[in-house]
Amino acid sequence: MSTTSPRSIPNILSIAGTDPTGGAGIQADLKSFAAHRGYGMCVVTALVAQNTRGVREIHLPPVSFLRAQLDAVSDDVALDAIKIGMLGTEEIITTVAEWVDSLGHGRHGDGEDGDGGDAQDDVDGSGPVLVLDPVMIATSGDRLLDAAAESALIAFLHRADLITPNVPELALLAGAEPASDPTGLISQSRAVADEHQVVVLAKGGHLDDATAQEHVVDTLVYPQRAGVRPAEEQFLSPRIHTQNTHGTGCSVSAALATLAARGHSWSTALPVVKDWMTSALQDSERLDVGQGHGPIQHFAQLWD
Ligand SMILES: Nc1ncnc2c1ncn2[C@@H]1O[C@H](COP(=O)(O)OP(=O)(O)OP(=O)(O)O)[C@@H](O)[C@H]1O
Ligand SMILES: Cc1ncc(CO)c(N)n1
Repeated sequence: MSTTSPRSIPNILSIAGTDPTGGAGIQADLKSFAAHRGYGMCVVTALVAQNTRGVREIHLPPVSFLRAQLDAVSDDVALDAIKIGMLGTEEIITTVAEWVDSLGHGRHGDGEDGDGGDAQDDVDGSGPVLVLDPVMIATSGDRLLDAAAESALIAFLHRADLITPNVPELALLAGAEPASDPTGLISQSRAVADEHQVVVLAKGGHLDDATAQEHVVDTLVYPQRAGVRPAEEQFLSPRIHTQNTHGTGCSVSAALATLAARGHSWSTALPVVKDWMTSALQDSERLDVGQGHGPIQHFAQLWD
């Protein structure tokens, strides 16, 4: 495992939509970066009128202004990691893709050196680490990506080092029905990982199989490459029985981006992030925010 940045506090950029109630999107990402000791920055793709009960309206600023925001950051700040969340439209996806390509990003953590070792041991790459949370559907069930954008998002996947779909998002990416258990999640992840040559973290928060009342299973699936052993790793944590799950996905991908920028591999970062998520979900009961799916308490481990 190598450190990707000489900076003791890495610079992490979120490219995502907003949540004015602070639980998801950019607001969640910034809290998650800070909770994991990163310096957080953000570029807004979409202004979303939403709360803990659902999405009401979405306003998309012109893509020329999105590109201006992206350039303003990258012209001035050396980036260690980028976390991409809600993109919204095909035009937005193309704009972000062109900007990412202009950075000369080389991928991390997928075994590109072809040394025949475990894929998860390799984290070297060039440019910032890129984590893509393929946000398509909110916890409330509302769609956050228009249908025309789905194929553009699929074409974007190969640029990422890690993608973090939930159960319905993985099904959309794999062109299948939503998986009902961890085995189904692994086989859909394997298809997506191999086709797009990207590491997949399949999040099991939405599963409802026999063990799902007790545990949440998240699985890392590494792409099959010449000379590199394909690998899958499962990570269990206790299921916390709470309504306050708004923004868990955003927060996890932001946390992983920060830890990767601090030199973690995906397999060393994920247990740290899952322990943190367990305490953030447990401590969410101390918050009193909204009447629907409330936010997690990002700073549970700091505010004991
Ligand atoms: N009730 C829970 N108890 C423990 N961990 C959970 C729970 N719900 C979600 N998680 C964890 O949070 C992360 C996000 O999982 P989930 O599958 O819910 O993603 P998501 O649907 O993208 O989230 P969201 O759309 O709410 O932001 C995963 O790492 C998962 O293990
Ligand atoms: C802006 C935004 N991104 C992601 C999600 C998914 O939780 C959400 N509700 N809102």
